[in-house]
Amino acid sequence: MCAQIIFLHGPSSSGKSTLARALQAQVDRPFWHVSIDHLRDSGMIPIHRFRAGDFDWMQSRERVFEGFHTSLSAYADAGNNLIVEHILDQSEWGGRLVALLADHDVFFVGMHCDLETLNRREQQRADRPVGSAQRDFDTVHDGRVYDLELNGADPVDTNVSKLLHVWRSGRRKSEFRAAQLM
Ligand SMILES: Nc1ncnc2c1ncn2[C@@H]1O[C@H](COP(=O)(O)OP(=O)(O)OP(=O)(O)O)[C@@H](O)[C@H]1O
Repeated sequence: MCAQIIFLHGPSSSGKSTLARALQAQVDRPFWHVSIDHLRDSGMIPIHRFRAGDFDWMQSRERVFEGFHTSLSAYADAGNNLIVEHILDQSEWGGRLVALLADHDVFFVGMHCDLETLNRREQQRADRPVGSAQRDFDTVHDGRVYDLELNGADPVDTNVSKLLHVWRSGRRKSEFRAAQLM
């Protein structure tokens, strides 16, 4: 069954979670909001033990993310619509997700945001390692091909309207669509 997937991609603090929550509240059908943050913050992943040094995060990281990526296709294969917010930290993760989600209608959204705003938000929220936004800002959009690009500094309602308008048009041109046509 073909599911609808709205994939928000951009640096830490660009506003992905905020937009995902607003979208989920306004869109006209049920969508799950899925993020690795939910696994981490719910305690599903024993992040405190990794942080305490009991376990080696670098040894586990790849299988944690491979599990997360394959879970997305399992949810979608069962017919669930997803709003995914994610940062493609490793270049190979993009290709992996393109393959895993090939049977679904993926709408890939690039979230941009100026560095000053990102840094200010990161400082205010104080729940991300300092420098996360700067690190992502430098590389996160390299080589990516999106269906839509948004400015995460714009009001969230403006971005919800823009996103839903283009998503509903059915126009797809991102790397997810290009791979399906090959
Ligand atoms: N459009 C907006 N206008 C004003 N503030 C915003 C907007 N979007 C997000 N914020 C604020 O910026 C901070 C980071 O937002 P959010 O958690 O949505 O970012 P994120 O991209 O999901 O970050 P991460 O990848 O680190 O989880 C929050 O404090 C949020 O309230």
